[in-house]
Amino acid sequence: MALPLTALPGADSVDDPSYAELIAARPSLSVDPVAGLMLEEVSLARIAAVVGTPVWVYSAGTLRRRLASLRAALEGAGLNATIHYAMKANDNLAVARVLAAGGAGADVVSEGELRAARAAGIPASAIVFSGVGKTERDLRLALAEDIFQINAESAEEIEMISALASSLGRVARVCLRVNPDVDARTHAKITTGKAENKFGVAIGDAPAIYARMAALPGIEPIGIAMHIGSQITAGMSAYRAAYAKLADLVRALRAAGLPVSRVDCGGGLGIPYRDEIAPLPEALAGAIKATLGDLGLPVMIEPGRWLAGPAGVLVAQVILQKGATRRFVVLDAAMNDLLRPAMYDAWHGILPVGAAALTAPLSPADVVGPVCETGDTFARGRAMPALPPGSLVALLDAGAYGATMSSTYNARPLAAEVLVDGARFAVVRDRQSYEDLLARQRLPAWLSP
Ligand SMILES: Cc1ncc(COP(=O)(O)O)c(C=O)c1O
Ligand SMILES: N[C@@H](CCCC[NH3+])C(=O)O
Repeated sequence: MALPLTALPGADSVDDPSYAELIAARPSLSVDPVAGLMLEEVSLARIAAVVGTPVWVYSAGTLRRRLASLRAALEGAGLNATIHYAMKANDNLAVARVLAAGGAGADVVSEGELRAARAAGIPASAIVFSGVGKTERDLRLALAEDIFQINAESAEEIEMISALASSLGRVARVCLRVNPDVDARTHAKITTGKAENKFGVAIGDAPAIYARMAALPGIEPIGIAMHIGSQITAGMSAYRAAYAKLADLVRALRAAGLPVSRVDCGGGLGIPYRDEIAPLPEALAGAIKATLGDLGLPVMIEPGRWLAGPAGVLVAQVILQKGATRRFVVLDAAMNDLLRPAMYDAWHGILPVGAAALTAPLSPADVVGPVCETGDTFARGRAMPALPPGSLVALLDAGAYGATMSSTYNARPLAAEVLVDGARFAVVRDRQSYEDLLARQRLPAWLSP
């Protein structure tokens, strides 16, 4: 029986959501009065005991539920749409497999992601290759696998694709990614659709480049792609502005007699990490329908964070608490594991895992990692209970851009990954060993001891 959330302490600091609010907003989380914080039907403390910490834990149910609700929103708006999961958010094979089994294709940006998508069972016919700098090797593999679509981002790349495809006797299906010069009002480091961002071709240049595409051998121009940024929470106006430009461009291309058979309308829906009001998939579907619906074309979307972010937590153990005047809770997870707070000043909910700690009195603490950088700080002045050494905490919404952005900085091995599915759990990536960490290094003969 789950513990009623009213048993948890109230609002934990002036602005932050309370523990009860954080849990209530995340359907895969609950509190067992004995086992503490649960993900689906599995105790996070049990996973930590079996697998060790830090450990990424993903909820298969959340992935399935979110994919289904996104699809329902698109279908509800009457759109003929396909969903291509952006592997960069989380390229774990088990995560991609759950989404593939639910009918998602993939959006990849490298040979590694293409290989991961295929290894997860995503058919080549459902894979899109995006990215501002695909290497010849990337493109060779994309052509050899005969993936569904390549999104080209420059006139120069189009010449490369044409030459390569022709030399291989293949025809590449290519969408041209245009940059609509629209401000999605997200973090400056993850906006992708402003003129000063490196992505796509200027929308004014698109008609000439598209016409060139149609004239080149080895290329079948199939449509237009657009992406305006990630973690978009500022409503639908930027999407509408961008998609209206996209629709105008498609009409102009058609008027010029050029074939356009699909549109790829990117721009990553945001998720509430703290208490942001993020637009719902229905709003996105409605914006697509309103602006692009009368073109009568199939549409594609490439969500990463919205599908995977809320499905994951990072479970860490407290190494120690220090400080008489300012309390620091030092975890065994660090910025090398979850980079988002250090890189974007991102806010992630942090919950104690133990049942007693979840209902204990709170006081402010800085929650930090052990890496030798001041930026290795997950939260400042966060209301936390007393957390003696060995206590566990869960950093929330870590399913996207968590493990994929990890490094081994400070010679810290990559953490293990676990998938929970109902009452089952399985390790889906082993923790990196210290032997692995050193395995690819060599001392030159003249330095050998
Ligand atoms: C082309 C493209 N597709 C998909 C994504 C995934 O974005 P998100 O994780 O916000 O859904 C991005 C990231 O911004 C992107 O640039
Ligand atoms: N890594 C970013 C998102 C980048 C989106 C990539 N197109 C984040 O964690 O918020």
